[in-house]
Amino acid sequence: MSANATRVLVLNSGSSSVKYQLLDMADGARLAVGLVERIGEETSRLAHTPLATGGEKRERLEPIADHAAALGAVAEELAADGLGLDSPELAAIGHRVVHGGKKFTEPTVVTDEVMAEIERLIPVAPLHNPANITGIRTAQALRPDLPQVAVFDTAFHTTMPEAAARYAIDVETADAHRVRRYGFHGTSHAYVSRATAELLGKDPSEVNVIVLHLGNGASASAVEGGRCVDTSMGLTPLEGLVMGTRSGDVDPAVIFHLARNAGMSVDEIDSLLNKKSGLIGLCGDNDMREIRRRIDEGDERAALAFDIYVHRLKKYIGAYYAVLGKVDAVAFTAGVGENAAPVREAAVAGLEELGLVVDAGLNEIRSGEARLISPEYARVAVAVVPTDEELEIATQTYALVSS
Ligand SMILES: Nc1ncnc2c1ncn2[C@@H]1O[C@H](COP(=O)(O)OP(=O)(O)O)[C@@H](O)[C@H]1O
Ligand SMILES: CC(=O)OP(=O)(O)O
Ligand SMILES: [Mg+2]
Repeated sequence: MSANATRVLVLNSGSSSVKYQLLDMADGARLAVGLVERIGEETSRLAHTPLATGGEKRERLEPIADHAAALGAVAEELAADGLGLDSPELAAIGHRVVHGGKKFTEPTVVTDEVMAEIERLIPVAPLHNPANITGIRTAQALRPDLPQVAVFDTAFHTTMPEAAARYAIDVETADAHRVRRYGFHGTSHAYVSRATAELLGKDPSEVNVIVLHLGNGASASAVEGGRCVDTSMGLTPLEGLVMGTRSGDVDPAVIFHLARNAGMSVDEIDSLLNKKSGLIGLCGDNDMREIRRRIDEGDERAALAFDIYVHRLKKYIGAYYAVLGKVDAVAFTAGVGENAAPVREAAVAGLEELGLVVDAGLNEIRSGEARLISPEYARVAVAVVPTDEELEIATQTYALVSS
């Protein structure tokens, strides 16, 4: 790596989207950010902002068939601003990889063996790992000389004790099929738990934090002195909280019941629980903004969906309070956590005895900064802490390739 190669391109490939950022790690500057969404549909959209040149946000509205085409379009947009992938200043490309199983506890330079392992995990992350693999392959084809670094969603959770990571099912069957709780969104939980400690003016090793990552996918984690000790997602990103389109926790017998009595196939039930449940299944909308708007108009289905969402969230706050014993902070993050004041208010309502209080005025303040929303007298800090998975992936990627 040449001494002036200080840039990292980060690709966060989701099931139907790619988020990307180009950063210069010499000074942390964001040179370009963008998003390709609705990949595979007629209405795909690419939005690209070349921050380095001070240029305006550009949009491309055209069908983008797959992830490879999406990355091709991203490469074109970057090149149009003189930030192309052929730049000698590029040190590495960092990739979010959702499922790393038990094996990957650290960011890892992608080799053939690493690729084979990510492929082996497709059955337990069918929506995510194939997109991540395409992202890596496409980037490799464009820059075969550069290190491709995989940063795993599961890595931060590999510190979970067996008591939290194991399901109470037959051990031989579980081990033979690698059935255990892996947890996801780890890059965000790691970043936000650290940023929360910083907000409190403490070292991460000194604080216990409950992190609530509430995006389209949502998960909670219990972080003790900087180490994850429990998290709400499990074998796959389906377990736990109510999400945009995913059910989160259900009695597993719901699946047998539907298979036996509703004549549904396993694939149909999989699709029901992953894509047609959660907020969208409950009320037809998965966007919290739209749900709040409907509630303001008196819509009862939207109100019930909101209540179910918050009820589950509150149960996890209580559970992780018990797991940690002592809690210094509860941190809300991601799209819903950072923006939806009513969710934060309702999730903490009635928990004064646990030391959890939200100040209504502070909760309403809009800001992109990490901030406290609890009053000064509260025993437990409640905070809004914006996540930055791309920055965290870039930081880990650069640390690995420059060491
Ligand atoms: N201003 C807002 N108020 C309430 N909810 C919001 C707001 N902005 C975004 N959201 C919620 O955040 C979700 C997206 O969160 P995000 O973290 O970007 O998800 P993902 O990374 O999974 O795509 C949206 O579906 C919506 O529910
Ligand atoms: C793992 C997961 O649920 O990711 P996302 O929220 O990006 O769908
Ligand atoms: Mg996300």
